[in-house]
Amino acid sequence: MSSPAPLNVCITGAAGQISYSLLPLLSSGHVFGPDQPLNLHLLEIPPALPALSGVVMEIIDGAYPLVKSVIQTSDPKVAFRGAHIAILVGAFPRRAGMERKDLLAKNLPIFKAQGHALNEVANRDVKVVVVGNPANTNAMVLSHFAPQIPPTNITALTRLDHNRALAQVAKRMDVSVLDVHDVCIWGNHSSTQYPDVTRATADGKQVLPKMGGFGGLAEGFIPLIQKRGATIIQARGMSSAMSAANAISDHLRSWILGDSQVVSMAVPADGSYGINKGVYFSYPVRCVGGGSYEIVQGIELDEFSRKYVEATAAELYAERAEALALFE
Ligand SMILES: NC(=O)c1ccc[n+]([C@@H]2O[C@H](COP(=O)([O-])OP(=O)(O)OC[C@H]3O[C@@H](n4cnc5c(N)ncnc54)[C@H](O)[C@@H]3O)[C@@H](O)[C@H]2O)c1
Ligand SMILES: O=C(O)C[C@H](O)C(=O)O
Repeated sequence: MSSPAPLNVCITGAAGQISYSLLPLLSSGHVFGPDQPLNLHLLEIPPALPALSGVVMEIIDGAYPLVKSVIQTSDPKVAFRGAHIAILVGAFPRRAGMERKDLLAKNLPIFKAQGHALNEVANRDVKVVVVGNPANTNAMVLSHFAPQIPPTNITALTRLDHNRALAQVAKRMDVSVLDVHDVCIWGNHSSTQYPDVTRATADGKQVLPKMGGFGGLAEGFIPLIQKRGATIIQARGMSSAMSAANAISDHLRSWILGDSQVVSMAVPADGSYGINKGVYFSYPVRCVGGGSYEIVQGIELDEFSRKYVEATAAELYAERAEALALFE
């Protein structure tokens, strides 16, 4: 049987630490399957091209049968040309003393330029996951400057938060992560996100009573997940990379190949659960395969959950307003 045509997979920030953990997962077939060949399109800024050439030597030395070609470039139009999948990791990192507004100002030109390039040269059905922070608002900016790409083909990563929540529930309930269901992340990939376990089950039993009820969630579990990224930065001196790469892999595998579980993805708000259009909002989604997903409907949000969902939505509306002011 002949193998399928290669997928063109573009990764930005390809010499960075997340990419270093992600490339082996992609190259070994863990993400798109053991029969799916790939052309890797790697984008970096010019000062990082020497480091990228070392990463490319390591990909070659990995002797991955699925990797058919590797492009290394600092030109977004070369990197995005014909892309079927775009993983946008490269972003300006937050430095000491920087406010969110400063981070938005630094990242806006990057996502504007990449939006233009995607719009011009990517495959019309390209599937995009934005990882670089502030991920939800970077996705909104990208979509604005890539009007030919359906906004629903652009997503932002909240699967890391979802996995963090799954792992903490499994640990507390003393079960396998495979036995935990109906966990989800609402809103922004930030410290206002709402990791929701109010309907979650472990081994078929409700987890809420065993996690201390609403009071226990508010004091323990929720802030732990909201601040996990910052806690890892404090411990490692660098942000999460291995777990972020694993989450990107999970996000893409669920999206492209389908998933029997409800997962979390930041997608364009469509009014579901009262969230205004115009922001990328993390919802529980069902990935039905073939690159399609649908926002899970019909969840009855209790008053406790509604308060958190509204707070994270308010943060995203404010980020959107700050970004729009910078468009002028
Ligand atoms: N959404 C999430 O769950 C999540 C999780 C972890 C990290 N992150 C974010 O991911 C981003 C990358 O993290 P990292 O640890 O790999 O950082 P890193 O600094 O190790 O790597 C980032 C790379 O991006 C490159 N880069 C910068 N601007 C670029 C541009 N315009 N085009 C192409 N490449 C560019 C840099 O040269 C660098 O090599 C950060 O913004 C981080 O906060 C998000
Ligand atoms: O929290 C951060 O700034 C890094 C990253 O987004 C994470 O969640 O680990």
